[in-house]
Formats: sequence, structure tokens, C-alpha cells
Amino acid sequence: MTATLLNGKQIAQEIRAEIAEQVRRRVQAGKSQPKLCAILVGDDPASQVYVRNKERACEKAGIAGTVDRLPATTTGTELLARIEQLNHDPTVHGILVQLPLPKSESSADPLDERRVLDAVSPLKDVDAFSPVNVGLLMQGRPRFLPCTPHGVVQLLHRCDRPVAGKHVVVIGRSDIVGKPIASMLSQRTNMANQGDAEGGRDVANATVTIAHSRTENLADVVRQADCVIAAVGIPKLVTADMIRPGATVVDVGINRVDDKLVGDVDFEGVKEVAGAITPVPGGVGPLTIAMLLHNTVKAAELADG
Ligand SMILES: NC(=O)C1=CN([C@@H]2O[C@H](COP(=O)(O)OP(=O)(O)OC[C@H]3O[C@@H](n4cnc5c(N)ncnc54)[C@H](OP(=O)(O)O)[C@@H]3O)[C@@H](O)[C@H]2O)C=CC1
Ligand SMILES: Nc1nc(=O)c2c([nH]1)NC[C@@H]1CN(c3ccc(C(=O)N[C@@H](CCC(=O)O)C(=O)O)cc3)C=[N+]21
Ligand SMILES: [Mg+2]
Repeated sequence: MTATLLNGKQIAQEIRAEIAEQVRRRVQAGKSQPKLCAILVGDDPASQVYVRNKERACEKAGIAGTVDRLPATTTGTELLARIEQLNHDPTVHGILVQLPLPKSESSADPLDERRVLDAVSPLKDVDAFSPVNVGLLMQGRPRFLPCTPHGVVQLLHRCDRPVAGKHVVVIGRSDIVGKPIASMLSQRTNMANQGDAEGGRDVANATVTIAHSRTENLADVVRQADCVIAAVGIPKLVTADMIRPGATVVDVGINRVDDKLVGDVDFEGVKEVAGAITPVPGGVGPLTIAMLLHNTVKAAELADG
């Protein structure tokens, strides 16, 4: 193996320790304990695991975490009413609706993902999925940063992989991963704000290309990259022949194959060519959860006034 392993799990631990300390200090100063409420609709096994992991991470950081478990038969109106209740509950600082929502059983009153995410108060929107928070990020004045993109930026920052002036190819253009990562890395100033990243490595000012399912000659495009970020959901989409020697490879993909977790990158092949690479598991995933904790503390601070 020639590539440096970018240990997301370890960096997430460091960030979580920083956050735990921040929480300890704010509670000691007489301020409220940050509280996150996750809403889980239905019984998708993967979602249940994620939500339980988030609950445990909150607890370890001194953040109050609760989970609303609603049946798959929940109607759109019922879910929107629950969100409205949490929006007005002053003891709840952050609200997260776990995705994907189940296929609606009620065709008359379905669970419409867009409507549901739009209903979360922008001041409690710890996923940063609401249009207001997306807009603020695009304009370079973020309130909440989306967790997975922020995790990628923290990883590059803390592993000393600046991207300023470099060519980053992001594969994937979803609203929750690809698009915001591309936006953050191409901005004029560093968007990361846990651990004062502004003072450190320049994880901004990249020249960014966004590739997607309609991209022609994907391999040729990716070969131009100093840094490749794969956020697609297809195992082994990114292979060694597509990687410029020495490039940084960040694998956001989470795919289950024969009961094992794999990313979008053919790790065994690519690690022989890349300069640095994230593993799956133990790469971007743990950072996503750490940045959710960060946003929950931020939400509590916003509520302080
Ligand atoms: N580590 C973490 O914390 C997280 C991991 N994930 C994982 O990241 C991956 C991506 O998630 P998400 O963004 O939600 O996925 P989406 O399915 O929403 O988006 C996938 C993107 O990949 C593009 N794509 C599909 N096929 C190809 C192809 N053959 N070549 C190039 N691009 C292609 C799609 O293009 P088009 O737009 O044309 O359809 C789309 O833009 C998944 O594996 C998911 O599980 C997601 C969230 C958090
Ligand atoms: N509203 C909402 N917000 C999300 O942030 C959100 C969501 N819905 N729906 C699903 C995706 C996916 N996601 C992951 C988070 C952590 C890991 C993670 O920690 N993964 C570990 C492995 C965990 C395991 O073993 O299963 C790792 O990669 O090492 C993975 C994936 C957040 N998501
Ligand atoms: Mg997805």
C-alpha cells in the first residue's frame, strides 16, 4: 500500500472530544444542555442503526438526544404536525428527520420528503437541508453546514490535505452530499467552523468539477483530479486506472454488499495509486455524526440569543 490512510474514525473522536468540552463549558456557565430530537418513521433496519448511533454519540458528548419513533402508517399531516410541535418546543434545539422516509401507505395524505424537510424550522435544521440554510451556504455565510460535506472538509483540513488552487472532481450531485461539497470547496473562504479551521489549511478555493450519471468519459474526467470525492452509491465505481498517481481520494459511499459495508471506491486497487485515501467504514461516516453534534451545539447557541 502506498497511500496514506485518512483515519476518519480517529478524527471524529478528536472532534467529539472538543464538542464534549464545549458542552461541558456551556452547561457550567448556566446555559441549557443542547438537545437533539431525531424523527424516525417506519422500521428500515439501516435507519434504525444510524439513529441509535446518533443517540449514543449525543449521550457521550453530553447532548440530550431523543428519538421519536413513528409507525410507517404515519400520514403527511401527522408528521408535519409533529415537526411543528418540535419547532415550538423551546427545550428542543435541533430536529432531524431521518431519510429515506418510507413509501407512503396513504395515497391521500402521503409523506412528501420535500414538504417535510421544508417544515423544519431553519433555526433547528441541524441537517442544513432547508432552503434558507442551503441559500446561506451558497452565499458563503452559512448558518448550519450540512454534516457529510462538513465532515469531508474537516477531514481534509485536519489531515493536512489543502485543496486551494487544486482540481477537485466530485462524483455525484445530490442536494445532501455532492452539491454542497462542491459549493464549499469552491468558495473563497473556508466554510468549516468546528475547531477554528479558518486559521489552518485552505480547504476552499478549489477548482471543482461535478460529475454525474450523464457525464461522458468519467474516467478521463476523474484522471484530471488532484482530489476525487466519490458520492454515488455504486460499489467499485472508482478504479485504480482512473486515479492520477498521488491524488487524494475521499470515499463518501456507503453500500452494503454481502452484509459488508463498502464505499464507491475499489479500495484495494486505488490505495496502490492514490497519495491518500479514506476507508469505508471508518472514513467519512463517523465524521458525519460528529458534525451533527457540532450543529446541535450551534443550534443551542442560536437559541441563547
Ligand atoms: N458517509 C456518510 O455519512 C453518507 C454517505 N452517503 C452515501 O453516499 C452515497 C451517495 O449518497 P447520495 O448523494 O444521497 O445519493 P443519490 O442517489 O442522491 O445521488 C447519487 C449521485 O450519483 C450520480 N451517479 C449515479 N450513477 C452514476 C455513475 N454511473 N457515474 C457517475 N455518477 C453517477 C447520480 O447522478 P444523477 O444526478 O444524474 O442521478 C447522483 O447525482 C450513497 O452511497 C450514500 O449511502 C450518503 C449520506 C451520508
Ligand atoms: N436526515 C438525515 N441525515 C443524515 O445525515 C442521514 C440520513 N438522514 N439518512 C442516511 C444518511 C447516511 N448517514 C450516515 C451517517 C453515519 C454513517 C457512519 O457512521 N458509518 C460508519 C459505519 C456504521 C456501520 O457500521 O453501519 C462508517 O462509515 O464507519 C454512515 C451513514 C447519514 N445520513
Ligand atoms: Mg441517499
